[in-house]
Amino acid sequence: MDINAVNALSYEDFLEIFGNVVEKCPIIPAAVWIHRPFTSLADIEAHISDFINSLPESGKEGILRCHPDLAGRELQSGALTRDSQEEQCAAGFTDLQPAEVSRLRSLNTEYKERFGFPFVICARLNTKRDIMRELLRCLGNDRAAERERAVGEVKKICALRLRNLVLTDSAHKL
Ligand SMILES: NC(=O)N[C@H]1NC(=O)NC1=O
Repeated sequence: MDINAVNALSYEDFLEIFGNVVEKCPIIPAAVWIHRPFTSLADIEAHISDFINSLPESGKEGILRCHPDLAGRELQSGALTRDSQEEQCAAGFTDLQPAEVSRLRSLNTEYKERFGFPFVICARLNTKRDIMRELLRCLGNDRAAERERAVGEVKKICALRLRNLVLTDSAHKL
């Protein structure tokens, strides 16, 4: 799909295709629709980033809360979105030892109790070992720093999902 094909999509098709570029937040692609015609993939990313930046802290934290836990119960029960399932699989979370699952779950719980939102990191850009290390390090952050770090990760996840949707059929498009 090239940028002209993206711009030619109906609103409904655009939302159907791009609705989960930010996990379970279709309001975000719905909001950036107004900025068509997009000039490039980077242009779509920039509009999404601007929209997220314009939200109050409660909105940013709301986006974080839409993300499933890494190695959480939804992974075990097969209830993740397809994007999330593939990302968690790529980071090695479908292959954990029982002791690793319980360690990660207890750290996730501690993190959520401390910050009020789940730990979010771009799983495709990290190994499970990196993620465990980062989770431990982030537990020492304050809430504002953590919110900003995690929002940065949401944008990385979004950029990779967009690329995956738009560039899959040709490395030369866009
Ligand atoms: N909690 C969390 O980071 N979840 C995610 N990260 C990612 O790359 N995909 C997710 O679902």
